[in-house]
Amino acid sequence: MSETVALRPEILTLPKVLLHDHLDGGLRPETIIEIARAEGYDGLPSYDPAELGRWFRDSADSGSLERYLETFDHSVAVMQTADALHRVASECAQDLAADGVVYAEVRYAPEQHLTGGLTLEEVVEAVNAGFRDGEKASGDRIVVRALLTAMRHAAKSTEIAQLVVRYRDDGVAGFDIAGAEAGYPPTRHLDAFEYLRRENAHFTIHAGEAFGLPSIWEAIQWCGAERLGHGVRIMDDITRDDDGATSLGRLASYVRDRRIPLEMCPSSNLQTGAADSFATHPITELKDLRFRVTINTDNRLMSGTSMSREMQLLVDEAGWTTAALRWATINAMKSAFLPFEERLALIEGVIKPGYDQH
Ligand SMILES: O=c1[nH]cnc2c1ncn2[C@H]1C[C@H](O)[C@@H](CO)O1
Ligand SMILES: [Zn+2]
Repeated sequence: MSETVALRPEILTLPKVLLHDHLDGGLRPETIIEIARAEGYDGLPSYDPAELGRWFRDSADSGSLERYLETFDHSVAVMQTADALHRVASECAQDLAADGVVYAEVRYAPEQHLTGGLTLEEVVEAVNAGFRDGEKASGDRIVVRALLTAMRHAAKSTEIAQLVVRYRDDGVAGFDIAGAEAGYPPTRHLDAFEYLRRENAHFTIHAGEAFGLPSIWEAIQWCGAERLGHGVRIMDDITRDDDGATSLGRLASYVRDRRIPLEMCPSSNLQTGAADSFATHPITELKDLRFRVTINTDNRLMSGTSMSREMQLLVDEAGWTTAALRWATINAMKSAFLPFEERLALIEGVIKPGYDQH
């Protein structure tokens, strides 16, 4: 599933926008090993970088979101000090810039980084400083913003939402909930979403990945999500007649009519069982139906992937053209939680000129 793909330079150099990428799902294997050794964490399944990378990919290939999520125990374990968070965030920004990403929203759950004694604020400040460092080290070819995630099985969402508002002018663009979806509907966190709406703050919700339409419906109609993390199961509300004509149910129509962005993550979906192959992944049909589709990595370490790899596989296995990649990239930039003028500047000044060169 996580096959290695020789990336073509013409894909690597395209300007890219990434809205759905987990900080704790994108560490370099060698960094995990170095931090584990330095801090005395002896729980890693391997201390050889290539083998450890393979272990993450193979273990995440589980066919279930719950088992996929178990692999994060090891990455989160080495992200418990300010130095480690700073390093991981800086390397993240540099790796994304090297992949051609010009704007990224990278998410993580501050509540998962407290076992070394940091406060929530210290976690956010260490990650922010790391992103700034990584941007600079990349020659300012990338802009990175953080999304703060609350874990849906836990009870910290209001506290995390307050943290988003506190840091909204300082590197934090929005809020998210993640974790096991079945049994943990987004309405459990309604207080947090209502608070954010009163504060005019932005949020996305992981919905329609491991659970279907009710989760998407709650996320949009009860909670007010601006974007959907994955949302791939919106396909359950789209039917194809014998003569090939498609018809959209009320919810699918609403999502398309309102231009609600879908943060789609093809490789991740193959691993958790939400989709069967790149060739048949719903992202292509949803693109053809003109939903506001975006292309994302989710967890680069667990999927052995990158934006270039996701894009190249869509080209090679699902018939995407460069024009379609450009369309999805502009969709993503329009959907970012960045002020309008900054979005426009990146579209007109970076993305369109970048594509014009291809
Ligand atoms: O695809 C996902 N669905 C739900 N939760 C996820 C996914 N990828 C990562 N997470 C969880 C595990 C991480 O520890 C947490 C914060 O990044 O978010
Ligand atoms: Zn995710």
